[in-house]
Order: sequence, then structure tokens, then C-alpha cells
Amino acid sequence: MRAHDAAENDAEDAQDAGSGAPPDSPAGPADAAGCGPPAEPPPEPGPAGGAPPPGAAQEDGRAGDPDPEELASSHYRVFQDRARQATWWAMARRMPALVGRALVLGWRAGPGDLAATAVFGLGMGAATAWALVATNAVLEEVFAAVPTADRVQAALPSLALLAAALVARGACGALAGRAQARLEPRVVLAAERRFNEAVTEVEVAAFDDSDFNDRVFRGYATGCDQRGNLVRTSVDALTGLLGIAAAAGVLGSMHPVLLPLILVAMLPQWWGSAAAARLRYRLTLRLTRVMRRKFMLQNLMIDRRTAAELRSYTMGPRLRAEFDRFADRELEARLRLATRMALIQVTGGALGGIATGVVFAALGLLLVQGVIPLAAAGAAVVAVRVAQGALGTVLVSVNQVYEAGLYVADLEELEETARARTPRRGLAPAPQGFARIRVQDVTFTYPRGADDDGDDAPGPALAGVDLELPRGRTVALVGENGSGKSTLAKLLSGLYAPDTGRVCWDGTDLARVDPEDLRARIAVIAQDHTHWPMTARQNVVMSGPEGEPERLARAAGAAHADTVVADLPRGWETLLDKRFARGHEPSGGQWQRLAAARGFHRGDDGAAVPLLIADEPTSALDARAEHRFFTSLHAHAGRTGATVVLITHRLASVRMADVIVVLERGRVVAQGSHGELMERGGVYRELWELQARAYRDDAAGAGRAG
Ligand SMILES: Nc1ncnc2c1ncn2[C@@H]1O[C@H](COP(=O)(O)OP(=O)(O)OP(=O)(O)O)[C@@H](O)[C@H]1O
Repeated sequence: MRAHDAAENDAEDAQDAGSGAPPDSPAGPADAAGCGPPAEPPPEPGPAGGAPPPGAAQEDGRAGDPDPEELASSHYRVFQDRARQATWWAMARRMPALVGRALVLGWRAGPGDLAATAVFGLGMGAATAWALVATNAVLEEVFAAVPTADRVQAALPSLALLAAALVARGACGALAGRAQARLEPRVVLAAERRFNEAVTEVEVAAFDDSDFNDRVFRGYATGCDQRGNLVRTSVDALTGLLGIAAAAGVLGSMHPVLLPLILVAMLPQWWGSAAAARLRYRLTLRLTRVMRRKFMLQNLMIDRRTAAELRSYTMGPRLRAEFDRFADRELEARLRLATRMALIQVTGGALGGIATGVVFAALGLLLVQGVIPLAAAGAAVVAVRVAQGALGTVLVSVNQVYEAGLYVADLEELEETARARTPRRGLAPAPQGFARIRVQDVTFTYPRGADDDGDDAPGPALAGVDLELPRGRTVALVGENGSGKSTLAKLLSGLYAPDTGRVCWDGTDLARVDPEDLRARIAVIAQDHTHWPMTARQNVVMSGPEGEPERLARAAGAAHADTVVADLPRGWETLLDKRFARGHEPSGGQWQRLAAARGFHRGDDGAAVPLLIADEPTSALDARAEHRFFTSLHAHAGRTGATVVLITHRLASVRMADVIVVLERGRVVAQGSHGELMERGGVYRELWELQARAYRDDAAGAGRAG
């Protein structure tokens, strides 16, 4: 069964069995998006979210359709469990911590703006109380007996006070709003900076973990903005609370029985906003993978690097269909959400109307029974309205704080994971150099994602590797595809650490030295080199010194990138990306020469950079360029005294290497010079003879044809 069929079936099953609702009920929108694992029912909506949904037991027994690539993702279970905890009680419990967190974030990002927000927020609360007291005074003056012109005149000072209170309230509101609006972007920017640091400092192995990638996507798509939301909505909640406190204080001073009426008036609003926020949150959470797929597919459609192949292989309709498949799921989920939101709104509105009626009836009753005077009843109506507005703000904010808090917690977990997976700093500096590099009994398995259950886990990429790389020599790693050459190169370059065993520069275990310091002493010409959207100069100089023209010329000459640059319209200053105006696109081989120049540039000083690793550096080069390149590589070892590690399938060039290491299925099966390995036989001689025979046959064929 194809993956998406399974996902769709699963979505339908989840609707039928998991929610206890009919198939077209809105209970299963997120599963319709195909994101939830088969054994997970959709979470129970509504305030009683802690209870298991009806039908969950059925679902447990149901044989779900396997769709491991898309659905078997245990971290969704974590989120569903967390979303299910979103009861009112859970929200209330988390509120102090979340608001506290928001205040800390706000204080760190903009202490002045946070202080201004607090001062003007308090001012608003005080002005609200003042306005209510003035309202009561005005009504008392007017309604103490039958209203007359004199009474209205007598009420004028109170009216002036009321007007002043309202002006003060408006001014405080505007100033608090300004401070808050200044605070939010600062908080978002601070979050973005932390996020950028986390994702660029984390070890490269983290990107092999799909769970980490999901978190990174959520952080990038929503997490940073939600930090701003958390601060804004927390301030809103606190401001609303001040408004309520003001109204409640004034009402309570009139008559304590008026206090519970505020609560009655607000309950429906509470329910509506809580339900709506949780629905939205769950949808976004469950659509993460769908949105990520859509984003990926759309990138393939718009990227100029894929544009040609997309057309050659007539991939357009297929990609569009794939996009539609995910987009339809998302749309369906969003449409269901819209319906559910409307239902919640209608229900909340109706219940709100009933509650207001109950409040007014209660006020009438109190008035008739002489519990409160007419003026107090009038002021109470105004106070209830004020409190309703403020409570509305609080309730919406509380839900938003809770919702933002979930995203922020997710982002903080990402930061925590990233911190835990960021190589430790402050270790000993890397050794200046080495007489030899020793790889001792190294075993390495690529990290698996949280979703991998281990049943079909691949074996180690390297197993029991022992090796010595002498200083100033060229060491070639050869072997068939997947034999572990690049993995060994990544371990040698300090990108990955061995699971067991050690990589040592003389007596120093590289696990004990500062990884960034180590990497600064290694130059790498990567197999999957990046086409940096920068100028040709920046592509070569990268993190190295900029103002050394001789060094640049040497590097470009060694990589034969000088001829590439000579043909560029603006030489070294040509921008190498066609997406920009006046950008230029080098050919694949030209890019490879620039990438090689980057490696030579970094490794120019062999005392500072004693190791150069070149992973298939000539795969896109023509025969002449390839030959020249290998000559340069050997010359580099001779000139700088650096050790050169070369990975290549071109065995004719490997012949020049001082040591050739043959890998097979992650193990070193032979090592020695070309002559020794040819004499010994085995994989190396087999591969060599295959390539040599192909050339001999071609030459013979050409001779006969001639
Ligand atoms: N990032 C990764 N995550 C998981 N497995 C990986 C990763 N990179 C490589 N592998 C696996 O590790 C094994 C060794 O791969 P490696 O890239 O080191 O081989 P190689 O000898 O360089 O191959 P080639 O000649 O094709 O470049 C392979 O089985 C491969 O599937």
C-alpha cells in the first residue's frame, strides 16, 4: 500500500474509532491531515479534555495501517498528551509560571518598555476604579430623588471627574499599548537570535534526528513569534485583571452580592475562548508534518536548482498532485476547524446572552427588594459591563498565554536539546599539530530519530577501524559506495564523534579538545559542498582572512579556480547566485573548483591547518582538470607539510597516494601503497583492474576503429 493511502485510511479510521463522532463530524480534522499515529485517537475537545475520548478502547484494538515514514512518530503522542492536559485547571495552574516566564523574557528584551507597560497598566486600573466611583456619584446625584435641572447641575463636578477619569484611562491605555508594541518585537528578535544560535551551534548529528528537525521547523515557523505573543498576552491578562479588580472593588464596596454576578456574566466567554484556543493549537500541532511537506514540495517547484530537472522529467504534475494531496488534508482540517469555531462562537454567544439576562434579572430583584438603591443598580450595570470587558480580555489572554506557553515550551525544549547537543566549549585547545593521527578501534553508527523503532536499523557505518595517518603524507580512502569513506572523513574532521574508540592527534584524544578550535585546524573540501549565495571571493575566503591576495591567488591556482574567476563578468566580485540581480551561475565543475579553492585557502598555512580532507573533490571535473587537481593536492602536502586525506573513486589518481586505505562495509580491509595492494590482491586490485580494463578496452576499440 502506498504511504498516502495508508495515511488516508488511518485518518478515516481515527475519525470513526477514535473520536466517537460520526465520520463527517469535526472531531477528526487533524487526523484527516494524516499526521497522527495510527494508535492515537484525536484528543477530546472541550473543557473536560482530560478524559479519554469515547471509543479510544476500540481504537487500541484496531489494526492500524502502517505508514512508518509519515505516521509512526512518537513525539506526536507527547504533544497529544500535553494537549489533553489543557483543562481549565491545568491552564490556571500554569498561569503564574507562564506569566512569570513572560515577565522575565520581557525584562531581558526591553526592561524600559516592560516597566512603562506596568506603570501605565496600573494607571489604567486606577482610572477605571476612579471612573466607576465617579459614575456612582453622578447617578446618586441624579437619582437621589426625582431628577431635576438642579440635581443635574449638582452632578456636574462628579461628571467632570468621570470625564477626567475616562481621559486618564484612555491615555494610560494608549501609552501602555505603545510600550507593549515596542516590547513584542524586541522579545521576538531576542528569541530569533537564541534560535539562530541554537541551530547553528548544535552538533551536526542533531540534524540526523527527525524529531529535532520537527522542533526546528516549529521553532522557525511559529516558536519565536509565540514568545512575543506570550509576553503580549501575559501583559493583556494582567491589565485585564487590574480592570476586574477595579470593577470588583467598586461593586463589592456597593454590595457584596453584586460580586458573583460578574462571574455568571463571564462563564460563557470563558468556555468559548478556551475551546477555540485549544482547537487552533491542536490543529497547528498536528499539521506540522503536512505543512512541512507542502513547504518542501513548493520549494522544489520554485527552486531554480530543480527547475530544469523538474521539466526534463515532467515532474510538475506529480509534484503538484503531491502538494494537493497534503494541501487537501490541511484545507479539510482548516474547514472543519472553521465550522467548529463558528459552532463554538454561536453557542458561546447564546449562553452569553442568557447569562446577561440572568445578571440583569438579579439586579432588578435586588432593586425591588430594596437591597441596593437605584443609583447603585445603575452603577452596577456599568461596572458589570466594564468587568465583562476586562474579564473578556483576561479570558482570551489566559487562553492565548496558555497556547503561546505550549509553543514556547516546545521552543525551550528545542533550545535545551540543542544546548545538550552543543559541543562543550572551554575544553583544552586543539593541539597545534601532530606527527601522526591515530584512529583506534573506532565504531560509529549514525544517530537514529526518535521515531525509529530499531527493527530495521542499519548497522554501524564504521566498525573497529584502526588507522594511522602520518604527517605530510597523502592518504587515500577507497572502497565501494556506502563502505564508510565519507563517514570516516567526517570523524577525522571533527564533525561526528566516534561511539567507541578514539581519534587522536599524537597522544591527544580529540574528544577532549574544543571542537571548534579543532575544526579551525582542518580544511575540508566537501563532497556536498554548498553553493553559497555570495561573491566568488566570499565563496573562497569564507571564514578565512580576507586581505591576503597572495593566499587567495595560491588557493585559486591550486584548485584551477583562477581560470573560472577570470571568465566571470565581475571577476572575484561576481555574485554567484542567479536569484539576485546581476547574479551569475558557474557550472558544476566550476563550482567544484571554487569549493576546492576554499579548502586550499583555509589550509594555506600547513602549520596552522595541518590536515586537509578532500571528499570526492573531482567528481565534476574534466579529465585535464582532474589530473591537475590531484597534482595540486600532492603538492599541497609537500609545500605545507599537511596531511592530505583524499576520498575518490578515480583509482588512477589514488596511485600517487603514500598510503591507500581500503574500506568495505565500514571496516578497513587493507592498507598500503599501490604496489603492495596490487600484489596482495583483493577488492583494491579488483576495482583497479576493472577501471584499467575499461580504459584498455576503449583504447583498443579506438585503435581498431582507427
Ligand atoms: N547522515 C546519515 N545518516 C544515516 N546513515 C548514513 C548517513 N550518511 C551515511 N549513512 C550510511 O552510512 C554508510 C556509509 O556511508 P558513507 O557516506 O560513509 O559511504 P561512502 O563510502 O562515502 O559512500 P560513497 O562512495 O557512495 O560516497 C552507508 O550505509 C550510508 O547509508
